[in-house]
Amino acid sequence: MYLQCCEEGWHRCSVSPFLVSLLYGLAGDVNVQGEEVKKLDVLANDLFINMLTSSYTTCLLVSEENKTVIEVEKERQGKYIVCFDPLDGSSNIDCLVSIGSIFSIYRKSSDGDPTVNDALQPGNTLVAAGYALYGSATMMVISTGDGVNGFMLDPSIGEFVLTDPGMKIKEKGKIYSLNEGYANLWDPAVAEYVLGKKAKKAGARYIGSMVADVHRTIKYGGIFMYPATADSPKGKLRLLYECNPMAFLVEQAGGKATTGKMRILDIVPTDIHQRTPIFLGSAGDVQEIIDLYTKHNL
Ligand SMILES: O=P(O)(O)OC[C@H]1O[C@](O)(COP(=O)(O)O)[C@@H](O)[C@@H]1O
Ligand SMILES: [Mg+2]
Ligand SMILES: [Mg+2]
Repeated sequence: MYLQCCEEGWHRCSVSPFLVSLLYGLAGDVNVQGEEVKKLDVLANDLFINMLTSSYTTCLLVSEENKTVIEVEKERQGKYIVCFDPLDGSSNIDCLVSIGSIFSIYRKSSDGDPTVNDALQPGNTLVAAGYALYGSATMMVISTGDGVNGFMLDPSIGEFVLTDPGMKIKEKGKIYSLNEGYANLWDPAVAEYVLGKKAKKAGARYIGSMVADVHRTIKYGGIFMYPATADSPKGKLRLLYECNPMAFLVEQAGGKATTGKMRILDIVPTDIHQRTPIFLGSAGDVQEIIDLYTKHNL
């Protein structure tokens, strides 16, 4: 049963819950990361792969949901490599909290057939990156290395309209964002940093969808953190399709992105699914955590 609004007002319709069952819940698989895959993860991944392989512009794809790289068939190959998180924030799907998609684009670095090494380029060679956020509106935020632009979907015309040209992050913000449930597992630099934020009565916000937490950080300023913890020394977020694209966008908007010890975009990847701790956002806020890593000699 569902409610439908018509000229006479709301009434109940007896339709099969087919659509709802198609979009929500578990797909029944566990992905390469050992995480439960949701139906929307699978649907989004299939859409990304189909669109990218039929665009004639890509030769190699890296997806969060696929264990190995996907080589595009020869006749359809182009010169770009795309790394993507087809659906970010999967744990928020069933409770209808904002989720999104994240991608980064590299140019093929060698002649001949594409190999996994073409996907293992540091973020400082990216040609473009972006995300789509499915929130109170649908928005695409993109950079091709010359600033950041935001486009809102206008459903009445089915087009993305440039609403946020030249997005810039404030030098300092008033919000800090991380999962405080892991406080007992933080290193001393993160623990001291968060204590300092509380002492200054900074606002705490954490959505649990990186794409939404980063978008808020770009719009309002502040810092987003997913640090290492005692049981996950590399943190949780993946370099190729979460950290690099977001670091690229944040830097292009005038902010900073670091592991605490080095610039995210300078990490040379060795594995397509490798993880890294990350701190990104307002340059002044991120510099404070870098200073604490130096102080604690970490
Ligand atoms: O629940 P935690 O440990 O705070 O993790 C939240 C993080 O996990 C993620 O959901 C991981 O991304 P996926 O949903 O694509 O696996 C991020 O979006 C988010 O920042
Ligand atoms: Mg993700
Ligand atoms: Mg995902």
